Amino acid sequence: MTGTAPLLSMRQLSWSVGGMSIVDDVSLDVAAGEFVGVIGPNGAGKTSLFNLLTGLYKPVAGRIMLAGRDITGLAPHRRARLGLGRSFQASAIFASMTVHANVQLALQAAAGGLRSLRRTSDDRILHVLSDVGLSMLATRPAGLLSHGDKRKLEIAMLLAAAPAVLLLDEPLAGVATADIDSLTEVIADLAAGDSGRAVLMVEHDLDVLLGLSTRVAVMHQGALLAYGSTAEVMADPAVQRAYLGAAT
Ligand SMILES: Nc1ncnc2c1ncn2[C@@H]1O[C@H](COP(=O)(O)OP(=O)(O)OP(=O)(O)O)[C@@H](O)[C@H]1O
Repeated sequence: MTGTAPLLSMRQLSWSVGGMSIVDDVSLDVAAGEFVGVIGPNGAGKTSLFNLLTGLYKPVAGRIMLAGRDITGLAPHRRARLGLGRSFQASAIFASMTVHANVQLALQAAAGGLRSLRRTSDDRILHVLSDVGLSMLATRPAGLLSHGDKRKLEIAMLLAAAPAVLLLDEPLAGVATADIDSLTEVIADLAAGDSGRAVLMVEHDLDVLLGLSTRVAVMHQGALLAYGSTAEVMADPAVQRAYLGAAT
């Protein structure tokens, strides 16, 4: 990394439950424009790390900084307002409403509720729909979309809040093979160009994830085993032993 301060920074982040250490002393810096793949065997602590970042879990030790600000003690909605976005669950989509209306709702929620209703910009909705390739489906009820297109809609809803950091937890899970490529293209663009965004993504499909990532973080038994370029990480004997040799 250059002299620029990291967009997202974790320092000695730890979380345990019932005396069992789940996330163990993780320190990690992510710069704007980076796409970080987070990998590790089942139960390595990847989702727990995301839960710490979004504020669903409270760390037992350590700090989280977003754009230089300490967000460790902030509630999830305050982190979201400051630019930390996590992919919506499928249940956040209103099936009977159109694609356009779903993004409009997300935009209103991000802008602070109904009082902002009239100020909601249609341009912004069209823009995020175009970003995820759903412009042609704007008037379709969301419930009629394919699984892959629902994932794109979730991403559009996330983009409505103009996040600086995006956390994606297995966005390709359950998506039909035929839809994987176009969804992957949408995801690849999220940290690209001058977006100034950073993306962290957990994904079990290693081929896809390594193809997208500028750096890879490997977790094992709650700890950060390695963090570096795909080539560095994959050549690391400890990673090969702990992860690639393990059944996932
Ligand atoms: N709220 C919780 N209460 C108790 N145990 C938990 C909780 N959250 C996570 N764990 C445990 O922490 C460990 C790590 O889980 P986590 O879901 O973070 O792993 P993961 O790397 O995301 O795994 P996977 O790849 O299977 O999704 C698991 O043993 C899990 O059972």
